[in-house]
Amino acid sequence: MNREALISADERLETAAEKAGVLIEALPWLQRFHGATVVVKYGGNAMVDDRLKQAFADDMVFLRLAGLRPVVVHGGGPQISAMLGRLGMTGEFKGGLRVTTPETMDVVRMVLVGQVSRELVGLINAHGPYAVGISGEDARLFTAERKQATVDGEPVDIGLVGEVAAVNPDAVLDIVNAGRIPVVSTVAPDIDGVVHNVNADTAAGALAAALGAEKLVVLTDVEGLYANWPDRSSLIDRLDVRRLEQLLPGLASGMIPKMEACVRAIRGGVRRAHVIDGRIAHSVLLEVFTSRGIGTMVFPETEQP
Ligand SMILES: Nc1ncnc2c1ncn2[C@@H]1O[C@H](COP(=O)(O)OP(=O)(O)O)[C@@H](O)[C@H]1O
Ligand SMILES: CC(=O)N[C@@H](CCC(=O)OP(=O)(O)O)C(=O)O
Repeated sequence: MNREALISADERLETAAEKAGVLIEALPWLQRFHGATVVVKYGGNAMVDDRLKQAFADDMVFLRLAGLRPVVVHGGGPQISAMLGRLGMTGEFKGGLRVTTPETMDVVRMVLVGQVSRELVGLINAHGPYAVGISGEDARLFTAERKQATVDGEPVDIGLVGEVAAVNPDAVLDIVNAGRIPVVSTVAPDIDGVVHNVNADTAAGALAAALGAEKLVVLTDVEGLYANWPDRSSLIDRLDVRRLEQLLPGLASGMIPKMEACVRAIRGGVRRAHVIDGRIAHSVLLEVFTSRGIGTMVFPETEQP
């Protein structure tokens, strides 16, 4: 064999060894998470292009076929803002939450249930009959309670915005137990049937706790939680829930509901909550199936991972 043929044979072996290495690294995680419920929150800011959205959908099917039980909770803040703009309506956020008038609520519901959910369901179902869309209004999944925002320590009225007062996860479990992937939109009626806009992070945290999930994974458009935002050298790799609670009052904008959701999930019995960069294709697989993981991991204060 000439020298070039030998080099390319060596290179082929190296590439094959690398690929096998990646697969075998997943083995302990496949074993550990077999049958585990993983709630994945897909934020609107991480739905930036079609390639990323398809990669996300592929990951959900991969999780399901690898023996996990994925539950998707989707956001859509930028998509709602775009539609409000197209309709000539303005939007405003206070304390990381959208000020929601009854007119805004119509648009929120239309975009989340009628647009974002439909698109994700379609992308997942390109692989087979897996995804089923469901909203907080279906089978009493969520009951909302009107929520106020906190701005400079003061409570502020922000309209039809809901906190999750109760979760009835039965309908989600029906879908999961049938081997399918629920795709949850976060609009929810209050006890009188008035529909509220629930932040998707908030809903994901509450649902993860109600399902007794193994993990909550929140995809966003930054690498994770920064101790001194926007100082990019201050990324927090891991922290326990008590330290996170101490950091909460100092957090800004969209990170508030995200980290509150992680606290709620961990306090509610979820083993791990992760905030990861949804701009990286297949970031969920990297988080679940590699030893290093990515992003910021929150764990119970009683444990050292
Ligand atoms: N401490 C922090 N660490 C990371 N991001 C932060 C922090 N404080 C505020 N942010 C902001 O929060 C944003 C993520 O929240 P949000 O825009 O609501 O995203 P999503 O649509 O994924 O829910 C980041 O893009 C960043 O601008
Ligand atoms: C009350 C509130 O703020 N609701 C959010 C619901 C969508 C959401 O949470 O979307 P992201 O995850 O993409 O931010 C909103 O109206 O934008």
